Amino acid sequence: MIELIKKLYIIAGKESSRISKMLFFEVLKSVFEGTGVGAVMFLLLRVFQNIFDHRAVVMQDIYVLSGVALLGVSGKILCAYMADRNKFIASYNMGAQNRLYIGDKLKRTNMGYFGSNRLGNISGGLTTVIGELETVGINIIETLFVGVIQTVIMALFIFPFDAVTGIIILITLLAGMLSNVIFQKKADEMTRKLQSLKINLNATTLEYVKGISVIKSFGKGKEMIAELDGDILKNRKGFINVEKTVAPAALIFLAIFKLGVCAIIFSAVMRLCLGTIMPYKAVMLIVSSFMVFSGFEMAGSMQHVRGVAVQNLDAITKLRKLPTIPEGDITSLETARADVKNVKFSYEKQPLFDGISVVIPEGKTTAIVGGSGSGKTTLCNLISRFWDVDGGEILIDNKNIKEFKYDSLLSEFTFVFQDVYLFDDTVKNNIKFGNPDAGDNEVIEVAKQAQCHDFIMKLPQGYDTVLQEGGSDLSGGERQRISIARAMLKPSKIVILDEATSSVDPENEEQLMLALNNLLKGKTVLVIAHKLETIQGADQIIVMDRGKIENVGTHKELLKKSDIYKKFISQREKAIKWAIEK
Ligand SMILES: Nc1ncnc2c1ncn2[C@@H]1O[C@H](COP(=O)(O)OP(=O)(O)OP(=O)(O)O)[C@@H](O)[C@H]1O
Repeated sequence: MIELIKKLYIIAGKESSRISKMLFFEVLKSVFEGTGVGAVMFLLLRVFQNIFDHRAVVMQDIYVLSGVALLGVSGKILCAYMADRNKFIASYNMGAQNRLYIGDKLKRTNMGYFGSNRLGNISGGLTTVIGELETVGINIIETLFVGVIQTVIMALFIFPFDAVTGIIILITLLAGMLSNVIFQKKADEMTRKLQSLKINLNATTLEYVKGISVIKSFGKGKEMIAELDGDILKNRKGFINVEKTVAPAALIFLAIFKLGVCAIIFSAVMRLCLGTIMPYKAVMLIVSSFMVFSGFEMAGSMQHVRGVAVQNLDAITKLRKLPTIPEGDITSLETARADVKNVKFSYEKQPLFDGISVVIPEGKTTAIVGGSGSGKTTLCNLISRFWDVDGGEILIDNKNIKEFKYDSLLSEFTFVFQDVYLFDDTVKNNIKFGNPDAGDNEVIEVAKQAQCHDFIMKLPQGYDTVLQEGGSDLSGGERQRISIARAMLKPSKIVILDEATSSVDPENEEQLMLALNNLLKGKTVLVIAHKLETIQGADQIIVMDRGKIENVGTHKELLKKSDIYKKFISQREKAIKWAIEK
């Protein structure tokens, strides 16, 4: 239990004081409960004593003890309210704060992390695990804590009343704790396995749902369902195994307390028969034996889920400790020139760049061309620090990009990717994502320039139409144009385009290119281009070949000095000719 509470404090952050208040009120609640029960016992004892001795019942005693009992009950109710209030506020605040904290860390995590950790692990952590902590986790911790405290306090109240019973209670408590220690290790091991099975199932389900169109188109439904079924069956087996381990442990735990109750009753009856205690005291001890272990028994019934709470807390702590890339404190840049200097980079053990150097001039358009897998995307990802270089350095504004605050550096980049992601929000907000401070007129202006105003106006609620997740209710070209409008609105100095116009139909493409050119004027543009017009119009072209920078120059220069470029251009021209003839 102490381990659980310690783990809870690690992730509690600002809510630590509320957790402390919750625990404090739980202790106070148990004290009030003990006082109430103790008072009732003394009250009954006096009444029985008087009746037994054929004396009149002293009313003043009854008033005082009734008052104490009332105080105990009212205090208990008040403390229960305060404990619950602090518990609920702390658990939901903690959930939200941990999601935000982990979300923020994910933003500053090296992209390599996402490669080696399935999306399901991360999303499972952020949704299921934190969700479980919010709803059941904190209740488990509270019940375990209350169970132990309540029994200990009850034992303390009974001790002065009858030392023999007090000792029986303490022995029973120790035996219960011992059985707990013996079985807990095994149960924890099982729940750890179960937790990883749950996360795996989460990941497979997510993959299945996300890739449903690909699965269908390749007729792989049966194989994927088989994998999903396999994971579901493993989960079922895992749950049954946990129950098989925990059920006997819970039974032994319960049996110990029932034996404790029997021992109290037995000792009371024995002593009554021996004449060492009065009958009314024996009655009181027998009555109290049914109450004294109730808290601990309740805690025992939670043992099977205690492991889940520990696993959840560990999973959250692990996500909180995500390695983030180190950052500096520069928050702005004057010039947007990028210098790639002798950069070395490998994907895990797969070397890609072995000392490449190139200059991306400020305010100009640089096109990157090269065969598939030559390293175009990787170069852009290194310049924007999605990944960190293994050797050499990348300077922007003559400063190593590692010296910038990561958020500030990223705010100077606008990306237009081939895979467009739109949020489950209105069209207007999707565009405003590029600049939340932009006014409606600015949104409409960029939408017009990105050639999306007309189709937006045809949507049921125009700019206020809520898009389905990922913009799945729009065509690929429409999604891409909205993403271009969004990019246009972002006030950044550097723009990275990854074949941004590939899904735009020919009739809009010319206008879109014009709009893009107008808006990108003066910015440092890095475009991974396959279209001849984009390449020919660029101020500088970088030719990449299998992880090397083969050549750099203008279209005219490269036609003279680069065979790879010449071949690339002639392939493009052939492709266009083939398309026209077709
Ligand atoms: N996340 C990754 N993990 C491991 N290897 C990767 C990763 N991303 C890219 N690679 C490898 O690095 C090499 C360069 O990839 P990159 O995406 O930079 O090439 P590219 O020129 O942009 O290709 P394309 O034109 O096909 O998009 C490829 O061999 C690719 O397999």
